[in-house]
Amino acid sequence: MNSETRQPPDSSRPDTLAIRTRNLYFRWQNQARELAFPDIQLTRGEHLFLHGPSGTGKSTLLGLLAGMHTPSRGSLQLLNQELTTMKASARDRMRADHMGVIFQQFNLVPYLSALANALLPCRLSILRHSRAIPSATEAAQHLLTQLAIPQSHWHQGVTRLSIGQQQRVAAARALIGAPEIILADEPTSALDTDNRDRFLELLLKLAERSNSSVVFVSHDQSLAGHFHHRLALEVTP
Ligand SMILES: Nc1ncnc2c1ncn2[C@@H]1O[C@H](COP(=O)(O)OP(=O)(O)OP(=O)(O)O)[C@@H](O)[C@H]1O
Repeated sequence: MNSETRQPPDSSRPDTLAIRTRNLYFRWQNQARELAFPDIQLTRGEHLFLHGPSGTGKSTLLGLLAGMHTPSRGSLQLLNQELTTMKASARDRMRADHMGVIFQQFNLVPYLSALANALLPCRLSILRHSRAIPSATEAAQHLLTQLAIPQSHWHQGVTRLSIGQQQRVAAARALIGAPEIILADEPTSALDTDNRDRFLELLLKLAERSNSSVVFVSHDQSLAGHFHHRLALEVTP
């Protein structure tokens, strides 16, 4: 079976692993050093806290999990499907259908409103659209409400929102349509302690409602207690 004819993952099965990696390595172009990653095994609904010194490859690992880079060696399964043998187009589809991603800089579309940003995954994925109930717009509005974005801001250009609000819009975009996997790369680094804790609790609470697994990168180890598992990346010799 080639990557274009794969069956969609049946993530409703109780034994579904959200993420399973084995002996994963990656080398950036023109870099002598190959990054080596510890194995990860995460059952659906479990959350992982990923930390380690700067330059150890945390963002690179999230990029691999998101299917944005191809490992040089090793196995990477998401929802029991091997990503390393998929074509780029199939990995893109996997990401659109099954993953929510929150970057450090949020990567919101600056000329779209908060609501339109939150709705984007439903425009890119029929599956996410079908899972956003009762409708995509109502699901987006519900998430924005839960994430404390005032209704008066929903139709405003997203750049007019505060950093904390933009970050919560990015969370709404990641959560809409109940993706099985949420990848978050230091999304709390721009926040003060109170807002950081509130944001994390909300993100995990909303993720739990859809039985999503969260992989969360942060330097702030005081957050680790919120997660089922923690993993430290170390400097590769
Ligand atoms: N686009 C790139 N091209 C070449 N090398 C890269 C690229 N991105 C990252 N690297 C290299 O890969 C290594 C790991 O970088 P990465 O950003 O994944 O680390 P990190 O642990 O997320 O760091 P930080 O905590 O500072 O964000 C570093 O040595 C870095 O220089």
